[in-house]
Amino acid sequence: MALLWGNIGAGMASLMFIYTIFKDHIPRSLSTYLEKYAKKLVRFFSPYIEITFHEFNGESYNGRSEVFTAIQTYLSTKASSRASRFKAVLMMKSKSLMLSMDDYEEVPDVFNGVKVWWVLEAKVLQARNRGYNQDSMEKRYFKLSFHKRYRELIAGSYIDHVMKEGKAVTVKNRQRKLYSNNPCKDGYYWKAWSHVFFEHPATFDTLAMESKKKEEIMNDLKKFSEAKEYYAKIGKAWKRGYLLYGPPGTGKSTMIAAMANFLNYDVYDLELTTVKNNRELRNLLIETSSKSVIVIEDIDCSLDLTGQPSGGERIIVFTTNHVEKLDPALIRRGRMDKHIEMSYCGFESFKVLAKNYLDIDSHELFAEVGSLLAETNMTPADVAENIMPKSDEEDTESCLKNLIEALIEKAPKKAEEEARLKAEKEEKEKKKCAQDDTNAAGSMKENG
Ligand SMILES: Nc1ncnc2c1ncn2[C@@H]1O[C@H](COP(=O)(O)OP(=O)(O)OP(=O)(O)O)[C@@H](O)[C@H]1O
Ligand SMILES: [Mg+2]
Repeated sequence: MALLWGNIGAGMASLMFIYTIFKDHIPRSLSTYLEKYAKKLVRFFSPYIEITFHEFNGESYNGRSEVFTAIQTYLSTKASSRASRFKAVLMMKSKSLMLSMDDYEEVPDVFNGVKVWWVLEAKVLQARNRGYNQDSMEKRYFKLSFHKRYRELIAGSYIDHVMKEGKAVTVKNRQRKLYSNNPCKDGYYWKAWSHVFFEHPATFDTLAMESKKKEEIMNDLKKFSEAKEYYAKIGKAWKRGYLLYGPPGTGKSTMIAAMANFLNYDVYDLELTTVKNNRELRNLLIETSSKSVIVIEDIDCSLDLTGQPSGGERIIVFTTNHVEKLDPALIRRGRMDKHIEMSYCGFESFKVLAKNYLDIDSHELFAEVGSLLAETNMTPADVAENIMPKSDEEDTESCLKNLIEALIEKAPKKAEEEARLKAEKEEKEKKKCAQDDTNAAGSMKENG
């Protein structure tokens, strides 16, 4: 079969060669006719199939095909490693540069062991003569070639795969937004949310927290983001509520930024003090988009926060400094699926901060810092503030010494705080015992 195709190929090549030599001597109408039929002939004998995807087909509001865009994005991830000529394309929505294959550059791809080839081609169409303007127009398209044998695999799963991957890369590269509920005007209409670009550097790597706890949260988020089918199956809205609680400066807001960066979600910062009633709250939630983290900081209000935002893929994060004061109905699991305590800085968290701020993994003063942290309640925010170099003269050692000094100064306060808490607890128990005694005496009287 290969030999036969080889012979046909060689024959066709010879014909094309002869045709090229005599092309100039053949009348134009005849040459167009010959070219058309020669192409048909090649296609008839070729064991390969070609599919084209045009750039403009009127499919979207600006006429640009979404399929073409997804293919282009998908191929940009392949082209960087395989094609030798690139073209840098500025992605308008993400403001980032994307390397894309140059025109007529062939990019091979392999799917389930099957090889396919992509090439970006262009047809130049002569524009109609408009008097002063006689520009020609270029129509670009991607051409996908593969062996006939794999028609079903390619038309079925491969194209689907390209679309999915392409769209996922677009989501990853997009410029994310931080929304706040300050109404703003968009043309004639008022929009409930206004936004700025979301650019927060926090990641789980730089978050000061025990690694085991971090890992657990990351796994939880990942599982959520991949659970579309699961939520559909159980008939629940694809959302998950987190409650972050702990004293000021323990990293609740930092954690929210790390979560959004980890998932590549937008952030909606919902300021409840300006929301008048439940109806307004519902409307705000309805207008949030998918793939977002809705943040409600310092919850201590009477609004109904248990409503379900419409659609899917939303994380709702509540924060509070006083978990003990929250209405139990609000924090019931199911509404806030996961409770995360953000605590004072321990040694493991300190090591993350030392890496972030001083770029060190170890130091001879670490042992002293560790034992002082064990007996002192200092927030990661305060630890960060103390180890941050304040001038060019301050070296690593002096930064760590600043922290040690601050810890020594704070240490008695922890002892005082603990003594106060212990006294409060004892007082409560005493009162409870006294109350029990009174109740017991009362019921004896009634019975007797
Ligand atoms: N766990 C942490 N990991 C890394 N940096 C932290 C952490 N906690 C605090 N910080 C640092 O301290 C600053 C303040 O922390 P953050 O705003 O996240 O605290 P918070 O718990 O949200 O406080 P509040 O209750 O006052 O809102 C942050 O900008 C960050 O630099
Ligand atoms: Mg905060």
